[in-house]
Amino acid sequence: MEIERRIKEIWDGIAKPLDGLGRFETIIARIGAIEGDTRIDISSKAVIVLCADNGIVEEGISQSGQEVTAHVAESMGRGESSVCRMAKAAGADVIAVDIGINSKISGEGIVHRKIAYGTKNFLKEPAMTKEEVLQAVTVGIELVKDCKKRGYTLLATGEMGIGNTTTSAAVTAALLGCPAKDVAGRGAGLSKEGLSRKYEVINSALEKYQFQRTDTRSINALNILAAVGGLDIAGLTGVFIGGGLYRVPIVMDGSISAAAALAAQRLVPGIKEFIIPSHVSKEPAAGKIMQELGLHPVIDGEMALGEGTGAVMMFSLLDIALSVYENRTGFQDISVQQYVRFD
Ligand SMILES: O=C(O)c1ccc[n+]([C@@H]2O[C@H](COP(=O)([O-])O)[C@@H](O)[C@H]2O)c1
Ligand SMILES: Cc1cc2nc[nH]c2cc1C
Repeated sequence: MEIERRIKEIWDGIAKPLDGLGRFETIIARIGAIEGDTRIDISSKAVIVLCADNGIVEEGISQSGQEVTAHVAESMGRGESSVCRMAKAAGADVIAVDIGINSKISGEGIVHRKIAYGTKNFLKEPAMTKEEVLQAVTVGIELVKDCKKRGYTLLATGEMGIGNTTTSAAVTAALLGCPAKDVAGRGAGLSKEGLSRKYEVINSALEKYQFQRTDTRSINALNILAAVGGLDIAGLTGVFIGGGLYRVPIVMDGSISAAAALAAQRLVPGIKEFIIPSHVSKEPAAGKIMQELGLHPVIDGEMALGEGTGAVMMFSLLDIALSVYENRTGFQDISVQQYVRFD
């Protein structure tokens, strides 16, 4: 808090209207507080992209088949997917991880941390065992530990997994105690009929696992992840926890990352203080989670791409905001009296 206050004082000494850079000022202050220094270091950035398959896809809740997960992951490994193009432009690395793709992944550029060949169809049985959830959370924590050791100072979350807008919506609905229609959207481009089916599938699962309660906080988030989550979401939950453990700010991407952030906050209250919001996804779950966590993303671009693309966009915005903070032009430099704060 003391560091955040000092950073805010530095912002106020820069020749500009008070709070002129709005939430960017508070976000930079928060990054400083996490790093424990008024000198901010976000020079070394990476997006951790967890790739996994979801058994629920057999229920017709996605326009794509499961094999697409592997194809996109391999393209990511070759540096060719959307997030790779954006990361190159932003001067960041992409760490593509196979945490649960349902086929053998070949090729360079993929980190192999496979826990299972996809999850189970959660309408028939729980998606994962508790053990698998804990393994995935541990993988996420270890990835952050590794990144910290390698000198990264700012990380972001991303994922790739056909069907994961259904799993993340189900996790969100269970954690917030709301029906499917409040959180589920068209994902990677689902038809109107497909969306109705998606609602049905999620609502049936909420009933099956008795997650239709008003006192949702009494349900252990690990049980929710095991029943209706995915290996990517569980892994990302670990990434957020790792951010707190190793004091690395974690920039959160879209609706799937947001579901993981909410699960992390339920498991480790206070972990949200280490999370930097980026954009609000087109999926309805995203806005609801931001509200619940009290986070205010700066990009509202109706993006629905995943892979960490919104978070990587935020990397560049943070670099731009930081350039004003680092190369301070003070009021004294332009012979103007510093503004007084009237509140
Ligand atoms: O980040 C988001 O909010 C987001 C919104 C819509 C789609 N996606 C991406 O699209 C895929 C999931 O879409 P779906 O329709 O198969 O559930 C998955 O690979 C995600 O990365 C991601
Ligand atoms: C091609 C494609 C790329 C993606 N990246 C993230 N989700 C995706 C879904 C599809 C279908």
